[in-house]
Amino acid sequence: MRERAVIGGMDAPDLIAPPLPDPATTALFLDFDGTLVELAARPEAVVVEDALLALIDRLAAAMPGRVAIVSGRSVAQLDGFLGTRGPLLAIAASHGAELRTPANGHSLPGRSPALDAAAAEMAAFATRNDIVFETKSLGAALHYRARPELEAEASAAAAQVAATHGLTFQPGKMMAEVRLPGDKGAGLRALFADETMAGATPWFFGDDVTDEDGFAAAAALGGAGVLIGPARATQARYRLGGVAALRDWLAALLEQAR
Ligand SMILES: O=P(O)(O)OC[C@H]1O[C@H](O[C@H]2O[C@H](CO)[C@@H](O)[C@H](O)[C@H]2O)[C@H](O)[C@@H](O)[C@@H]1O
Repeated sequence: MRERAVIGGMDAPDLIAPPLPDPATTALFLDFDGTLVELAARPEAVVVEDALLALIDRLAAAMPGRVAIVSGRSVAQLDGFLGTRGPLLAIAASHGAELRTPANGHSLPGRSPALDAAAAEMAAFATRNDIVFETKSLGAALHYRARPELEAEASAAAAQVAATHGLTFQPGKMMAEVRLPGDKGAGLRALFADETMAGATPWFFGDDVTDEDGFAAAAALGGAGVLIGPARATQARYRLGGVAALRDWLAALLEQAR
């Protein structure tokens, strides 16, 4: 029986844990922060344990060409965390605006003067308010995790900067970002078009609001979304309680592949 949870102020049925699909016909689209790795106090402080890297390696070997990372991080940032295995994986980065696959190489749109101007304004806001500023290939973010009372102000500032420079405003967990257009659903669809994905069923795993487009895209292609973390209103079909639960589920999937 499904449990019930209060989601967005309304009592709603909670989602069940995902069944284990057949790894031979499954494609995995994995968000990074809050999904593969636990959130940390600062963007650069996430811990990527050797056990996680080994798990990714085993998945990539068991499901060749059908393991993808779909992240708000840039490809450069993900490479920093994933090391030499990064270029071996399909990646949709920068919320879907940046793609890289082993077969097709790296598609990185140019960094516009508008983004540079926006980033400078975001950096100035961060300095004035003593919060963390993060610059990325195709975006810039204000992190107010250490000063949560600034959520409304930082979000309004980022939304204003985005509107001024014709960029996209992206809210996140304790973060407000401006970035180039794109979304994780488009990122999934682009990666799923690769011939290595032919005949597979896409599963998208994510924790944040930016992952909702990925859940919807996976479902539209005959697959499913899996929300990682506490219950909330979502387009995902299934839910796992957190990073550890996802890693356990992926390990069980690997057992199926043996
Ligand atoms: O799409 P994702 O892979 O989940 O990336 C989303 C954003 O993740 C990072 O910010 C989040 O994680 C930080 C480290 O744990 C945390 O400090 C922050 O509060 C979170 O919002 C990353 O810094 C962003 O660039 C990504 O867009």
